[in-house]
Amino acid sequence: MAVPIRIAIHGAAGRMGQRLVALTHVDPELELAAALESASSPVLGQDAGEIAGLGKIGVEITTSIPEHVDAVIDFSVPEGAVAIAGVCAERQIPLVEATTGLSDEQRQVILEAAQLTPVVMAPSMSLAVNLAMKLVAEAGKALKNLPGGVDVEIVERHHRFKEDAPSGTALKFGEIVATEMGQSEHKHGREGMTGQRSQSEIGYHALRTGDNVGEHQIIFGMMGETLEVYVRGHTRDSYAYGALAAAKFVATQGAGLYTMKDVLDI
Ligand SMILES: NC(=O)C1=CN([C@@H]2O[C@H](COP(=O)(O)OP(=O)(O)OC[C@H]3O[C@@H](n4cnc5c(N)ncnc54)[C@H](OP(=O)(O)O)[C@@H]3O)[C@@H](O)[C@H]2O)C=CC1
Ligand SMILES: O=C(O)C1=N[C@H](C(=O)O)C[C@H](O)C1
Repeated sequence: MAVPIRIAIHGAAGRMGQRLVALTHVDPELELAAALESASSPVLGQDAGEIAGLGKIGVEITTSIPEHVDAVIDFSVPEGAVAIAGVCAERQIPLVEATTGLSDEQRQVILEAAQLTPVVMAPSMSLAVNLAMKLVAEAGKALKNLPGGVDVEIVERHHRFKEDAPSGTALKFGEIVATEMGQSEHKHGREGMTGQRSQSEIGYHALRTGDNVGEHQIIFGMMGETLEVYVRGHTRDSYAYGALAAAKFVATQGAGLYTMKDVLDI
């Protein structure tokens, strides 16, 4: 049997981190080499499996990446993403970067790391979301010059604990639409006497309710009809499986920036 790929998970005690610990543990192609959290984490020293609801697996939550690791997966916070990208760049460890809400400066740090080590970066690791991105690009291309005009609005729904808005995925959908159709204005919500809607804008609406793991609705409103692309996560495993596929992919690449298109070959 082939030697398993050794994975370190950064943000291992979080909502995504726990699912990654669980799915890595049962994947014969993978080995959980490290479960990482920040130095101020209250769960340092605890067993990562116990936190993920698996029982003891013999991997303690720690702060540093051990010697032999084939890929790091980061689902943490923007500051954590920047810190782990620096370590991966310095030690030339392949990185899967999934954290959203990064500022332009923080994103730049990840891009610089990709000059030294392979990095897969994507706001959504889900197969369905990445396929929806292709469909949205196609729709934008086809509708670009429609005589009656097209209004594009993006609605996203997530759990009440989410800290960034709109979601990284919604922003990516907006970027794809703007690239195809040329809208220059990104408008976040509407209130008051806004005046008539301009077609040079893309509207974003971020809903936060309960334990929703993520839904995105991209609406192309026309005169006489509406096209909607709707993608809905049922469980966080839709992202976790994508992240593990990305880790297997990135572990064998040379330095550079990759996306889920590369991983999923779509
Ligand atoms: N690309 C994708 O497919 C997806 C991306 N995401 C993104 O992943 C990120 C994490 O999401 P989620 O798991 O729900 O969030 P959680 O808050 O549940 O998990 C984040 C984890 O990171 C830890 N953490 C906080 N600060 C640091 C740090 N400086 N260094 C290392 N670890 C740290 C947190 O610890 P503590 O609680 O002690 O602060 C927590 O355990 C978000 O940005 C989210 O948008 C989520 C799902 C899919
Ligand atoms: O925080 C989340 O949960 C999610 N975040 C990502 C985003 O901001 O796009 C991806 C997914 O929608 C879940």
